[in-house]
Amino acid sequence: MKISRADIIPTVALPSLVSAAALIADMQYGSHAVAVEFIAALAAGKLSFVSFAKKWSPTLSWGAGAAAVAFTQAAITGGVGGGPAFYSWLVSVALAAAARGAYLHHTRHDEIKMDMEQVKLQTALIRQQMAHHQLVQKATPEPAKTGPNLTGRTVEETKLRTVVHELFQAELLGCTVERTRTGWTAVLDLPVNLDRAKLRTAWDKVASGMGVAGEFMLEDGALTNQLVAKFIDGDPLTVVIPYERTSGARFTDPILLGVDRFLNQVWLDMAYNHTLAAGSSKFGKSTLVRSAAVQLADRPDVVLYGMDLKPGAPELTPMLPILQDLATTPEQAHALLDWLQEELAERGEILAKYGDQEWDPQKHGRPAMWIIQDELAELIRQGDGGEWKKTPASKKQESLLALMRFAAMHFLSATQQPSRKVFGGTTDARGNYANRLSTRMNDADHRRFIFGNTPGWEPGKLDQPGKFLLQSPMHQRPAPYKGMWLTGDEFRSEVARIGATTVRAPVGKRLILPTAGATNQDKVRAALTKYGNMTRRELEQATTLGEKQVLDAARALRPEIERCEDTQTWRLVPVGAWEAQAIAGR
Ligand SMILES: Nc1ncnc2c1ncn2[C@@H]1O[C@H](COP(=O)(O)OP(=O)(O)OP(=O)(O)O)[C@@H](O)[C@H]1O
Repeated sequence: MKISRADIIPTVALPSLVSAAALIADMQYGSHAVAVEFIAALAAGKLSFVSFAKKWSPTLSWGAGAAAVAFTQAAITGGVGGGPAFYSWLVSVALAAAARGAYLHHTRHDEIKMDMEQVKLQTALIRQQMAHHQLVQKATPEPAKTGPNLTGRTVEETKLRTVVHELFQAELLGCTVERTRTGWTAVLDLPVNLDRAKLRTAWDKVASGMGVAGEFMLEDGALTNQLVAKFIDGDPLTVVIPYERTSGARFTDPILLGVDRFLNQVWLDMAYNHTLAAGSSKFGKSTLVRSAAVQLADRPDVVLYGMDLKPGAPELTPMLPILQDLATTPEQAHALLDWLQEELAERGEILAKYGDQEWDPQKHGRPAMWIIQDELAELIRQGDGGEWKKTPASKKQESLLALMRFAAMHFLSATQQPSRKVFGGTTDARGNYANRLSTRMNDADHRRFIFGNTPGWEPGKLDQPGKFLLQSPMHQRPAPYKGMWLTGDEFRSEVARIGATTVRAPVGKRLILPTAGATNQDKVRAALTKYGNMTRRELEQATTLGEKQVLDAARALRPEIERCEDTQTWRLVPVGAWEAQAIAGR
């Protein structure tokens, strides 16, 4: 605490003034003045005491205290006269100085307290500002890096970014990598200095730069600057794909063939298109045809016919329970082709009546139809020469192929030798068969006949049974697929299951193929064998015999056949499956 001039003047001057005033007042008023000074001193002292006790303002308290001292001194000065007045002045100076000092100290303490409060406030403010700064820093993203952004979220992304940067000095704008069951797929967003064509052309370099073992498939992305790279790790098609029963309810539902290299299912739309299955022996062609046939037979609006001219019809005989009829000789094959021609003409008339373009079994009343042909080359070899030279089977087949589709009548033809000769001299199969699939097949002419000259279609490269290539309106890429593996047991049990409920087409709307050198009895027996039980009228229609001929043949066949008077039908005896084979709706 420093003593300033401002402190000295009042401390010394005030007692001096008070002493002088007290002496003058005493000279003038004597003991009255002293009494007044004394009372004033008591009052000021009292006020000072109260204000200190009640913590009134320090100025008032100290001021009243000072007044009490001043009046006391005046009272003493006036009361004791000139001599001792000096001592009383001295005492009051000392008291004033002490009071002043105490006041200053007190005031000074308050100042310090205020200073400390201020410092505290300032510290709090600074802390708040620091917290605010930290928050702002956290919320603000890091400033963009200068250099290329090559660090991806996955190893593949980082590699792709790095290789693309090394090869093209370009930085991918985006690179989303997703795992698939057989590898991964990356969607690349290309920058302006790298277009899709450039990247496609140099993809081999990208692939070798990535150092991964497997195959890439490149596709255009949804945006013009996007390229999709699908990586297939190893060969996913080495696995066996078990047969899976499908639940198609209409002939237009696609059938399941197998899987692609991403193990996604591959479906084929067979309605209103013919299908050709080619392939060398022992590479799974028959398995594909069988699995297609059982799926088609399982639909209520489909009927199947068969044509297998190999000796003993080894491929299609096991399918008999799900076939309406099976042609195994050239005569039967011609009869079937002729009947198809008639059926086609009838369907054409029905469609014309309705004014419709395409056959719909639900609307037009007859089922969709597939004629399953095994080894087409045999049909041509046996059905084109001799007595059929003028009306060769290949010509009939060709004309039906061109016209039948709209009537929901389809061929599913299998061959080991797809060639011009087999198809009546046409240069390739593509005009006749919209769906073409092939298992392994080495012959270059055969390959061209099936898939044309477009590069990439190489059935010779298919290295395992069951793998196949497929070209159809929906399948335009030469990607290998793997067919479902339908074992012999599974095939037999599917045929038995479906065969037990296969509804035969109404007699007259289905064919009874001629039996070679047949007598009337043979014809009646063949009709009853194929169709279970029949009325006399139906037997006439089915065998193209007259009423008397049918009755004579039936009588001669007794007891091999018998008549059921309730239903007025004939049947073979004994026939365990008589009821099962009963023609629905009759
Ligand atoms: N989808 C498949 N998955 C695994 N193996 C299959 C598959 N299809 C066929 N195979 C194997 O190939 C063998 C031959 O199959 P399939 O009989 O279907 O061939 P193919 O080409 O029709 O022969 P062929 O013309 O002599 O009848 C089968 O016994 C089986 O071992």
